[in-house]
Amino acid sequence: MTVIKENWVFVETDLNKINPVTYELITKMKQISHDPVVAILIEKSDANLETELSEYGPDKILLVKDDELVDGDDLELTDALNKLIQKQGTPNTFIFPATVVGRSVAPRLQARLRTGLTADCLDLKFEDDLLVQTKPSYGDNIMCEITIPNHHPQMATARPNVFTAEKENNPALKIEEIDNLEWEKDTKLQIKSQVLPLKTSNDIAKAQRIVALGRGDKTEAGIGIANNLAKKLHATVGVTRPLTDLDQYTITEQIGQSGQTVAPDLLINLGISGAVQYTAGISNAKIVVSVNTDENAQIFKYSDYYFVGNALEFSKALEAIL
Ligand SMILES: Cc1cc2nc3c(=O)[nH]c(=O)nc-3n(C[C@H](O)[C@H](O)[C@H](O)COP(=O)(O)OP(=O)(O)OC[C@H]3O[C@@H](n4cnc5c(N)ncnc54)[C@H](O)[C@@H]3O)c2cc1C
Repeated sequence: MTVIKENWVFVETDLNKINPVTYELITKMKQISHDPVVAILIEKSDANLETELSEYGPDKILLVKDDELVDGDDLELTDALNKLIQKQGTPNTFIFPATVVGRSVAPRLQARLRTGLTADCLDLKFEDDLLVQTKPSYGDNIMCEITIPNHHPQMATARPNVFTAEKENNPALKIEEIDNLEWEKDTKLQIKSQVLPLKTSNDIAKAQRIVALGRGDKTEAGIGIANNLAKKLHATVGVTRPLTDLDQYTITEQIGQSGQTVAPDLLINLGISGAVQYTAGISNAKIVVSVNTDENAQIFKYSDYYFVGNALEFSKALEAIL
C-alpha cells in the first residue's frame, strides 16, 4: 500500500454549516505537520462552504458535491470515505472531531481500513511522519502517548475546544473536486428529516462564563441560587456527572472527560471535588474560582481563587453584591 504524504482532516457539517471544531483541527494540523493538510469536505451541489473553510489555511480541499451523501447516515459516510481513500490513496493521517458524528464514523472507517485509531485525543504532535496522540487513560490518572507505527492512515479523534482555531491566508490552496464516488446506500435506515437541537453542547463549550454545580451544591435551594447567580453574571450553568441524574441536566451541560471541554474566561466551581474526570474538561479555563467545604479539596489545585465554605452561602452572598 502506498501512503500519500498528506494529512487529512474530516470537515464536519451540520445542516449546511461547518462545525467550528473543524477549524480547530485544521489549525492544529497546520501547526504540527510538514506535509500538506487536506480538508475533506462533503457538501450540497449548490453550497459553497469551501470559501469559509479556505480562511483557515488548508493546503488542499478535497471537495465532494453530493446532495444525497450530505444527508447520508454514518454507514454511507463511512463507505464514501473508504471509496475516497481507494480513489486518492491512503493518507498518512486522518483526523476527525470527537463529536457524535466523528465518534461514529471514524471507528467504522478504521475497522474497514484495518488500521489504528486513538479516540478523544487532547494533544497531537509529529515525530517525523509518526503521529503521537496524547489522551488520558486509566480513569484519567495518566496521560498516554499512543502511536500507530505500522498502519495507515494513522487515525485519531480529537476533542472540540482543546485546540484554538486561527485564520490563515494560504495562497497555495488547491481545491480538487471528486466525482463519482459511487458509495453504497444503506437500505436499513432512512433519515426523513434533520433538525438542530434547541440546546447544543456548543452552548457550554463556547460559554465565556460558567457557573458549575457539583454534588456539594446539589440541593434544590443550592441549584436555584446558583442559577440566579449565573443569570446575574450572564453565565451558562454547567454540572459534574452526579448532577446529570437530575431531570434538568444532561450530558449537554456536563463538563469533563465524558462531557464537554470548556474554555471560559471565568469558571466558578460550586461544591465540586475536582476528580480527574472533571478537571480533564477545564484545563483551558482562564480564571477558576472554587468553593468547597473541604480545605483539602483537589479542585483548589486547579483554582486561581478559592473559598473554604458552603457553596450555597457563597452564591447567595456573591449574588447579593452583584
Ligand atoms: C469513565 C468515567 C468518566 C467520567 N466522566 C466524568 C465527567 O465527564 N465529568 C464529571 O464531572 N465526572 C465524571 N466522572 C465522575 C467523576 O469521577 C466524579 O465522580 C465526579 O466528577 C464527582 O462530581 P462532584 O465533584 O460533583 O462530586 P463529589 O466528588 O461527591 O464532590 C462533592 C464535593 O462537594 C464538597 N461539598 C459538600 N458539601 C458542600 C457544600 N455545602 N458547599 C461546598 N462544597 C461542598 C465536598 O467536600 C466534595 O469535595 C467520570 C467517571 C468515570 C469513571
